[in-house]
Amino acid sequence: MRVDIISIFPEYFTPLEVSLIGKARSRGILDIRLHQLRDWTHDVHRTVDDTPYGGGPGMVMKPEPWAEAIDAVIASAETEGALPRLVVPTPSGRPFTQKVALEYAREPWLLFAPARYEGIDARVVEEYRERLRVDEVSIGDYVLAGGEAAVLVIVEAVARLLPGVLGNVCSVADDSFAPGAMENLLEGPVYTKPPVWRGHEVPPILLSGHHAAIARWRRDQALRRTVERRPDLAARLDPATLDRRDREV
Ligand SMILES: Nc1cc(-c2ccc3ccn(Cc4ccc(CN5CCCCC5)cc4)c3c2)n[nH]1
Repeated sequence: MRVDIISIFPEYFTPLEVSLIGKARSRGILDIRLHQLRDWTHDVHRTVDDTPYGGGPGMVMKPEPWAEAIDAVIASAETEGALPRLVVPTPSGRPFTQKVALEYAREPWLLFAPARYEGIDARVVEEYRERLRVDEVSIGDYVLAGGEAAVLVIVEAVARLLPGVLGNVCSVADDSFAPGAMENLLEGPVYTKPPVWRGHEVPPILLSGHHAAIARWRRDQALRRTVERRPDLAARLDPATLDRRDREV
């Protein structure tokens, strides 16, 4: 997968050089390219923002530098044999969920446009919707200072789904929110050695070796946690699943 990121803070993406993603890049699974938006300005101050039409707080990012930067990146579409999916983080976007992460993990090329200030002139998205699949996505109902942190979140959530990135593939299938058995269920508690730590014992079932009973216990813990912490997800569960939890107490 090729990933291009255009930003006025390319140094924000240094974390993508370490750990799982760093390894995936060195193994050629991920090809991440960073671009400084200001390289597509033509004034001495390398200006990327201006005052908002209609008034209001803050500044808005000018359309010209973004369009020149995006055009430069997609110019290599010939060699890529396809155009990228343009992902624009914004508080007003569609929710970025595990389902969207799985969608993105199937894409050969993602182009991220993390903005700053109050966002990008809306005509940029308007312009590229004619040529690219454009997604305006939100990573949560809170307001960041810019889109860079959202890109780090999205790239990490997507990269771990790529074959060969995580050592143990089945752990992806057991993720919270992963389609199938765990969909709409939170992770339960996890434990490792020592068996007793500061007087806290590991639940004996986990040391029993009874794998079917352990699987049932884990699912019950996940159900309990989901009902307690995420009633919105619990509401989507099959009533039979919820009912089973009570019976197995
Ligand atoms: N999930 C999530 C993604 C983001 C995100 C993503 C990208 C950018 C780029 C800039 N910001 C900061 C920002 C954005 C919007 C406002 C609201 N403002 C009201 C007046 C009219 C204009 C808009 C304020 C500041 C960003 C924030 N935050 N949270």
